Amino acid sequence: MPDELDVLERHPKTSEPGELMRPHNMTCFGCGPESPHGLHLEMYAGEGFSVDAKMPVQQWMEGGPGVIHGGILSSAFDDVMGMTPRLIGPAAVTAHLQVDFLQPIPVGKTLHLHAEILGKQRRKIYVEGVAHLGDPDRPVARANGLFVQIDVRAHFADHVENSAKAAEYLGGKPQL
Ligand SMILES: CCCCCCCCCC(=O)SCCNC(=O)CCNC(=O)[C@H](O)C(C)(C)COP(=O)(O)OP(=O)(O)OC[C@H]1O[C@@H](n2cnc3c(N)ncnc32)[C@H](O)[C@@H]1OP(=O)(O)O
Repeated sequence: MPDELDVLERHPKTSEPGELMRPHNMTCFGCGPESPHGLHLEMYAGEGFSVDAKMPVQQWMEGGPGVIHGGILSSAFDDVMGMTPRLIGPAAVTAHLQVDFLQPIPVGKTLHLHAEILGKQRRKIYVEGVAHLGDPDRPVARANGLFVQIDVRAHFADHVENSAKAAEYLGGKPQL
């Protein structure tokens, strides 16, 4: 992370601490309630510049016998960490994501995910994530990511017709 950082301020219209946050997109693999095969994460704004979510580790998420698949864990981090930019302004997309897998994460447990903005420079937002199974002092995974703020309409303009929600988006619904 660079030394010279911008001052962070919560966006006046962002969710209050404890409030459920709006999904990235109704069919987002991470947080979309209408995603047919998604994680269906519900994200809550935290204090400061943080977001929290809980994810029951289900059988279909298995990688090695009885434990979560690393890609599922990475996806969960990506989505929760990717929600933090909303606390300060425009949406951002993942440019870089690094995950440390510290402990096997068993099927049947509930994974607690916490993401927090470490700093921002221009459009770059540096975010860390941590996951535990109920005891915050015993993390089972950590992540670091760089998210780059975008102009949402311009960024998705060439792709929105492929969305499961294309009819709504192209009809001008103001979600994107
Ligand atoms: C409705 C909202 C939806 C939000 C969805 C969030 C879902 C959850 C998160 C995701 O899964 S997002 C999906 C996965 N990510 C992508 O598809 C992003 C694909 N990459 C891109 O579209 C572009 O590379 C990107 C927008 C990230 C950057 O391109 P730009 O042309 O806009 O910016 P530019 O390349 O000028 O980079 C801006 C700054 O970021 C820096 N940067 C960009 N990529 C980097 C990288 N990989 N590593 C380090 N730095 C990077 C770059 O050096 C520069 O730094 P400076 O401000 O210091 O000049």
